[in-house]
Amino acid sequence: MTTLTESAQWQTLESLAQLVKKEHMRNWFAGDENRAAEMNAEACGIYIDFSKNRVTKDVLKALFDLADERGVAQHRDAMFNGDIINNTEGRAVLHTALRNFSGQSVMVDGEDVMPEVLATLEKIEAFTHSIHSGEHKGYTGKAIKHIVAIGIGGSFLGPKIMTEALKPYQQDAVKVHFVANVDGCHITDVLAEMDHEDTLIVMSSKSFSTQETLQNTLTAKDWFLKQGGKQEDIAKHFVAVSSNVKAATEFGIAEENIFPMWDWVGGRYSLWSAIGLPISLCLGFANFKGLLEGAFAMDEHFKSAPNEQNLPVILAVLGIWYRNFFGAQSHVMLPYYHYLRGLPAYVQQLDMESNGKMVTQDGDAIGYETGPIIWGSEGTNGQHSFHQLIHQGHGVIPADFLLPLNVPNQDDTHHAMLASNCFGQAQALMQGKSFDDCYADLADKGLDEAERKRLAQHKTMPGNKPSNTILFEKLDPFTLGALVAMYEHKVFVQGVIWQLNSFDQWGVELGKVLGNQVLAGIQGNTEAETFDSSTQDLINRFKQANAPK
Ligand SMILES: O=P(O)(O)OC[C@H]1O[C@](O)(CO)[C@@H](O)[C@@H]1O
Repeated sequence: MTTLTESAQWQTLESLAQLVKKEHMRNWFAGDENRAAEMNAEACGIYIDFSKNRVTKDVLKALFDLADERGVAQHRDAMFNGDIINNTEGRAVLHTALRNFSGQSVMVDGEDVMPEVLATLEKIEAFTHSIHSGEHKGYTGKAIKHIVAIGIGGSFLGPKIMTEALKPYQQDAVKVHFVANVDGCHITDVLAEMDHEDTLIVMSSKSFSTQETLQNTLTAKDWFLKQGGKQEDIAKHFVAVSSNVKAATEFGIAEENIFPMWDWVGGRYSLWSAIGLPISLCLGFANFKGLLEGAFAMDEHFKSAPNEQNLPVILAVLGIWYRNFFGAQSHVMLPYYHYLRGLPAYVQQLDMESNGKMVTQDGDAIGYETGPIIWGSEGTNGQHSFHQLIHQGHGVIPADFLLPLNVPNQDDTHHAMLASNCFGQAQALMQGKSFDDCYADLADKGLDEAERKRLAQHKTMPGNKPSNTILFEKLDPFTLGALVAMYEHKVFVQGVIWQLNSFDQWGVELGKVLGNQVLAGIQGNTEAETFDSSTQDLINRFKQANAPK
C-alpha cells in the first residue's frame, strides 16, 4: 500500500481543498436549497446534519474513497473478529463483544469470550439487585445507601459521565459518588459525608496498578477501619473491578467480590464492562443494559451502512478533512444539554489517548497531523466565553453541536431557548456577517467615515466555520449508548486512515515512572543527582514547605 500522503485519493483531496478554500458555505446554501436535505444521515435514533461543512459532493466522495482505499472495512472486520489489532501490546480489541447481543460467539485465541462476558453481566445484575433490594447489608446490618466509586481515566470517566447524563434515570435506592484524583481533598470530602456502615466502595482498575486508585482505596480502607469496621467486615464494604484478579486479592478484596474484565478491553473503551458496575448501581441494571443495547445497534450500523450513511465514517472523514487539509488543531464538542456536559471530557480521553500518536503501526514516523485536541463544554455557557475565538479567531475549529429534541421535566420556554441558541450558533458560524452588512448597520450613528469603517472591521464575522448538528429525540440509555459507540468508531476510522495504533497509550507511561521517582525523592529515598536541577529545586521547595516546624 502506498503511504497515506502519496495515495491518489490524498492527492485528489489536496487539489479539492485548494478549490474549496476559495468558496464560502453561505453561497452554497444560497445556490442550493437541497443542501441540508442531501447532507444528513440518521441511525439508531441519532440524526446528523453535516451540511454546514466545507465540503462538496466531490469532496465527500473523495473522502469516502480514501476510507475505502485505506481498508477501513477490512480493519473494522478484523476488530470485530477478535484479531490482534493492538500490535504493541499483542491484544485483541473487543469492547464490541461486551455489548454483543447477536447470539454469535466472538473468538480470541481460539476461545469464545461470550460465555464469560454474559456471566459477568449476570453477576452485575445480581449484585445490583442485592444492593437495591437491601439484601446485601453492611456489617452492622444496614442496607447500602452510598457507593463510593474509585477509579481514574477510563475507569472513571465513563461511569461518571454516563450516570450524570442519565440523571432522570437514577434510582433512589443508592447514591453514587466518584473519586478519581489522588488529590486528597476529594476523597476526604467525599468520605466525610459518608456513614461507613451503609457505604460500599467500588474500586475500579483494569491493571490494579494505578497509583491514584490504589492510594484512594487505601485511604478509604483506613477510614473504614478507623470508623469501627474490622478487617473481616471489609468483604461487605469493598468490591473491585479488575483484569488483575491476583493483585486485587493480594490487596485484600475477597475473590467473590472481584468483577472481572479482560486485557482485550481498553481502559477508555471499558464502560461497557464491569467498569460500568457503578452505572448499573446508579441507574439500575435494565438501564445499564439499555446503554449496551444502544451501543450494539451502533456497532451493527457501523458494520453494515454504506459510507454515505454511516455516522462514524462521516464524522471521521470530516475530521480528517479539517485536520489534514485545513490545519485544524482542535475539535470542539458543544452539548446543548446540561446533563450531557461531561461528554467533551469523555471524548477527549477517547480521542486524544487513542489517536495522539506520532508513529505508524509499523513504527515509522508519521509526517502528517494525527488526533486533534478535543475540548468543549455545555451550551449556552460557552457562547459567553470561548465562542468568540471560534467565530473570529484565526484558523478553523470544527464543532459538534449536540441537542436532545425533548427533555424531561422542563419548561418549554427554556428548551426552545436552548435549541434556538444551538441552531443560531451553527448558523452564525456558517454564514458569518460581511463587512458590507456591518458597515450598513453603522449608518446614521454619527460616525465619521474612518471610524465607521474601523468599527465595521471589528464587527465583521468571516463565517465559513464548519459544524455538525447532532440531534436525538431524547437522551435515554439506548441513545446515549449509540452516541458513545458512534464516537468510538469515529476515532477507530481515523486511526485506520492515519495508519496508527489507536489502542495503546505509551505516551502516559514515562510520567508515571518519573512521578514515582519524584515521590521517592520527596520522601527522601533518592539521591539528589537523580534529578535535573529544576526538578530538584521544586522537590526542595516542596520539602521545605512541608518540613516539621
Ligand atoms: O484502569 P486502570 O488500569 O487503573 O487505568 C486507568 C487509566 O489509566 C490509563 O492507563 C492511562 O494512564 C488509561 O488508559 C486508563 O483508563
